[in-house]
Amino acid sequence: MNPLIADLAFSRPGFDLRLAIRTPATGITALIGPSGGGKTTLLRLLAGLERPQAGHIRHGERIWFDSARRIDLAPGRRRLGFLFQQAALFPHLSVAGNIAYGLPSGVDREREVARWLARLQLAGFAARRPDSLSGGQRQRVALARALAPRPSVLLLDEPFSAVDPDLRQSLRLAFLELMLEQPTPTLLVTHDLDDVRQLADWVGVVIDGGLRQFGPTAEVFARPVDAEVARILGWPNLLPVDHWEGDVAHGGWGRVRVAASPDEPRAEVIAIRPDGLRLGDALGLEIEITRVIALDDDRTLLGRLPDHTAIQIRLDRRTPTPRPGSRTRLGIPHAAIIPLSGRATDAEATRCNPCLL
Ligand SMILES: Nc1ncnc2c1ncn2[C@@H]1O[C@H](COP(=O)(O)OP(=O)(O)OP(=O)(O)O)[C@@H](O)[C@H]1O
Repeated sequence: MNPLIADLAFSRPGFDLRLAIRTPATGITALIGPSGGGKTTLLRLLAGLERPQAGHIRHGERIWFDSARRIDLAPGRRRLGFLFQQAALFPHLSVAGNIAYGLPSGVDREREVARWLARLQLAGFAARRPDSLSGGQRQRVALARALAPRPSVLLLDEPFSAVDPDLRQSLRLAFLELMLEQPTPTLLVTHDLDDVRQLADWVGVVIDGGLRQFGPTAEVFARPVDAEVARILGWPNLLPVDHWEGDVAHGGWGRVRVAASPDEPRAEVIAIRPDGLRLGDALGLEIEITRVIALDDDRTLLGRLPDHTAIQIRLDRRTPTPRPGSRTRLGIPHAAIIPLSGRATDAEATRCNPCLL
């Protein structure tokens, strides 16, 4: 297996993409980011469905596109598997016909289709037309159709978003099983952080036509490069910094000492992990508890700081559960803080005034 390497410049009215990416030779790479950032456009460029104005795309030794050398391989010659949001199955073909569609000649089609039907728990559906299937079944057929020709790279654009959440989970598991049996480097565009957490080995964050951050999933979640990426990754606590005094960050919410690295001493935002915070710390931030969410062993507190900034805290087993409405102080250890550049808000999203939580 080979890495997919692309360096692309593409413009359409109102949108510019300038993006270099090297997707690993194995595993699932999730592409996330705000709507309109260019994720789908990137997949379409890689697939050959849109043509970049300049750049190159290489898969191992094979050049798919090179503007300087006037190489532009047709989509069919890139050996890609696709699956887009609404599985576009061929409506006039049966389930079996759809799965067999891209199989190379010389393959025992009947056997291969039967194998895929069994794999995806679709035995008995071979003769059915797509319009007689449920959304989840259609997505399974579409997955089989994309993978049956053994593509060199798989491109998935929100493949699970059109199905109900419970079905989504079983589709994810089905997909992971397929990937174990037939490992295929995959680019997965999604807005669903559960897709990213559960499926992705790597994450690329696409914002404004550029790749803002790329890395192993755990690393990207733990160390977002700026406040916008942190927000996209679901970091709950982003506090705006009004000013710094030495290594102490000040804001309407209070002040906190930050062990900032010398190259980011004047970050505009501090992100606070919800874990490892200390309730009842006499030197901590003032906080009023607004709600306690207790699910199984997991207890999450929602609170607000003096300027009404909302804050989320996950309690460890030893800490007693405080009452909603009570006031206390919140100690924030250095390890829980990451200073970041960028804006903390979305003012609407992180403040609650009046607080309805
Ligand atoms: N067929 C098209 N014709 C013209 N403009 C388009 C077309 N498709 C997308 N765009 C524009 O190109 C930009 C990038 O869109 P793209 O669909 O790649 O973003 P995205 O990150 O995939 O968004 P989303 O998460 O909403 O799917 C946006 O400004 C969008 O409006």
